Order: sequence, then structure tokens, then C-alpha cells
Amino acid sequence: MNQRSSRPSRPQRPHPPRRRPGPERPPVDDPARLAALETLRAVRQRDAYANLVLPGLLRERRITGRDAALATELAYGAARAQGLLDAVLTACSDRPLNAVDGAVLDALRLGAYQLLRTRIPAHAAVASTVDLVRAELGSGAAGFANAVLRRVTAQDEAGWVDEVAPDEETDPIGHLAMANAHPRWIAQAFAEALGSRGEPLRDALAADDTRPAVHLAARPGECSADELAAMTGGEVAPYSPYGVLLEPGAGDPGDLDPVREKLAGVQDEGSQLCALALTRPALDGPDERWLDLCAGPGGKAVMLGALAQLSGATLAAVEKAPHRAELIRKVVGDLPITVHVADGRDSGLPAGSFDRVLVDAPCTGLGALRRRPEARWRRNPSDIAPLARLQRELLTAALALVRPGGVVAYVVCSPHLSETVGVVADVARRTGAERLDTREAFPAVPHLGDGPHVQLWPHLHGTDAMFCALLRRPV
Ligand SMILES: C[S@@+](CC[C@H](N)C(=O)[O-])C[C@H]1O[C@@H](n2cnc3c(N)ncnc32)[C@H](O)[C@@H]1O
Repeated sequence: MNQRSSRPSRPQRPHPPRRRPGPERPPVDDPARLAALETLRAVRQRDAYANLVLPGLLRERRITGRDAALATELAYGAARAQGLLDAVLTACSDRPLNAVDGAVLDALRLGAYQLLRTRIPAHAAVASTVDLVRAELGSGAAGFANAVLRRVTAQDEAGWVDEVAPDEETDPIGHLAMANAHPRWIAQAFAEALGSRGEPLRDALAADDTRPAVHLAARPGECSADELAAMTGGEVAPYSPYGVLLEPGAGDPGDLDPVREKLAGVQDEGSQLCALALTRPALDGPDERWLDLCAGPGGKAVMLGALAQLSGATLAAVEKAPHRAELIRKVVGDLPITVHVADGRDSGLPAGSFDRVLVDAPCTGLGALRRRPEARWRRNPSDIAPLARLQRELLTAALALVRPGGVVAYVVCSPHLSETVGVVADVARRTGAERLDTREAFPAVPHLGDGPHVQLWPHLHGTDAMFCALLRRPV
């Protein structure tokens, strides 16, 4: 990283402690930025999820319309871009960021995001951020924030990437990771799954660095995708027969009538396709008993339950966490679904008693980083091994629960090879399960590679990076 030649002058004393707003510092009248700032603070202080905190703040404070859109853009954008913003702020600050008061750092991230990734004029981005700092923390902290942010205004995002990112020639993955605000190890995992460090990786990281459309799934038998699109003003999805896409920022989808009336649910199109894939392979013999072994909070279970109802089958839904099992119960309504609170590895359900089994296993979620703004900075490589072990155990259990000739779908929302092909290859070898050509269960979906498994991608399919492998238990 290059060092800049001149920097804000070093303060004479340590950073001032936090102070409450006094009469001389009236609270600022900037509800959007204040809500974004408080969201970033909750993410940093309490490990909160930005996409749970912010909607609550907007509701509570009745922030709507343009202010709500601005708050959302700033909070989610700054949380998503944190690594890039911190690299730039480090280059603009006279002290390491871990020596900066956390509340000031939140504001600096908010300010830097506006400067680098929005069209907000630089003077407005700096002044509004400095006002927030002054109102809460006083003039010493405001002076520091002002000096740092003025340094950030020296160049645009591309200029800063050139300065703070690893060299493109010697470390292309590190460079792309920084340019697209991903930790390097995640960019490396994407590169390995794509078999590329070039354009496909650039496209994948860039697509993963944007806000996704909201995807809805019409409940089979209740409502068609065309009807749902007409009711919501959305667009029929390209691949799922039940999918509808809404513009990013189209408001809280939970408020939509069809969602409230359980005619539809919020579900990524890739997730819909993976649930449907379980139902596609032909079976010899009965096809009446289906199982979802990791079912909470119930997105795929509802889709499978509705399809089971149409075909005269039933669905057992197993979930280990009682509160997540409760979420399934809330959404199943009168569908033929029985919920079991149990560990899928030892569920107590009879061996060989199901015709189709879905294992939508717990995973790192590296395939859904677009939807969870801060998640990429929270995960770390040591998360992988214990999850891969659990995934292997759950898939092995599923292959014991399905009858000979029955089908298992192994699904994770991650492209990490240790969670995807690594798990499937290992379990197939140990159990003798047959790997089916999963691409056949994704009709009309392009760019599915050489198979036999399916890896979806945001840049190729507009979906989360879901992985699906279909296996058949030998007769
Ligand atoms: C990826 S989520 C499933 C998402 C769900 N299929 C849907 O579409 O809404 C994985 C789920 O597995 C549950 N889980 C974790 N360990 C489990 C285990 N040993 N047995 C069963 N469920 C487990 C988690 O609590 C979580 O709800």
C-alpha cells in the first residue's frame, strides 16, 4: 500500500471520549443518515444484522420514501463495502483505525461510502457526516472526521483502489477482492469454484457487490407467477415457474398483500430452483413421502409442501432449532407438512422410509452475501471445516432415510468447494450413492458447466450462488 505524502495534522491528545449532545450541540435533522449510522453501530457493537436493524428503525421513526431509500443505500452499502472503506480510511488517517473511537469510525465509513460510491456531492457528504459526529461526540471528534474525509475527497473510488489494493499483476485475486469489496479468502474461494482469476471472477465479484432484486415465489396451486407479477408490479422471473422479481429497494415485501395472505413468499429464485430440482428426477415405485431434513425457516418446505399437496404426497420437515421449527409451523397453514424438532443426523425417523429427501444444509452462506450486507466481513476461513463435517453427516443421514431408488438433493447456499463438490464426492464414495446429472433438473437454465452438479451464480443467473447435487440411493 502506498503511503500518502501529507496527512491531517496529528491531534495533540488522544481521541476525545464520547459525549452526550449538550444544548450547544442540537441533534441534527437528518433522519436518513442518523438511521444508517445507528445501523452501522448496531452491526459493530452487537453483531446485529443490518437488514434486521434498519427496517425496524425506519418503521419506528416513520422514515419513508426518499429518506428510507437513502438510509438503506447508505447503511447496506457502507456495511457491504467495509473492507474497501477501511483501507481508504487507513490511508487518510494519522492513526490506525483500531485506535479510532468506534462511533467515529462508523461515521467515517458512512462518509467515505457517500464520497466513493454515491453521487452525493462531496461537500454535502463531508458536511453532513461531520455534523453527525459533532452532534454526538463534540468538536474534537468532528475536526478529526472532517480532516480524514477531506483526504478521502482527493480521488474517486478507482483512484483509491489503484492506491490501496494489491498489485493487479502480482496478485490479481487480491486486487479484484479489494476493488469489489470482498475479503481476499472469499475471492479466492470464488476463483476456485469458477476455475478463473480473470473475467468470470471479476464479473462474479462485481455482481456480488450490488444490491439484489427481491425475489418472490408464488405458492404452487394458489397463484401463478403471472398473477403474482400483476399483483405486485414485479416481473416474471426467467427460470423458476413460480418466481417474480421486484426492483431492489421496492419497500418491505412483507407488506405486500399476496405475501401477507400466504399466496407467495420471499425466496431467492435459485432457492426455488433447488427445491424444484428435488421433484424432477423420475422414480420407479411410490412417490408419496418427502422429507426436508434442514427445513427452518421453511422457504423450501412451503414450496415442496404445496407441490406435495398437488401430487398427493406429504412432507416431513425436520429442524434442529426449536425457534426455527416454530417459524415453519407459522408458514405451513393447511399444507400436508409435519414438523419435527430433531437433529437431522439422528432424527428418529425410520430408515429407508422416504422417496425424496432434501438436505438444505447449514453453510457459510457465501452464496448469499448480496443479501446480508455485513456477512462477508464476519465469516472467516475457520468456519468451513466444522460446517463441512456437519454437511457430510447430514447428507449421509439423508441417504439412509431415503429408500433404495429414491432421490436426495444436497443444497447449500455457497460456492465454496469444501462445502459443495468436496462433500458430495466424499459421501458418494463412502455410501455408493449414484450422482445424477443435476443439470437435467434445471431445464432452460443456461451456463451450467460440465455437471454433474449445478452451481448457480449472481452474475450468470441473477440468483444467489446456490449449489445443488442430486444423488440416488442404489437399489
Ligand atoms: C440453510 S438453512 C435451511 C433453509 C430452509 N431449507 C429454507 O429454505 O428456508 C439450514 C437449517 O438447518 C438447521 N440445522 C442446523 N443443524 C441441523 C441439524 N443437525 N439437523 C437439522 N437441522 C439443522 C438450521 O437451524 C437451519 O434452520
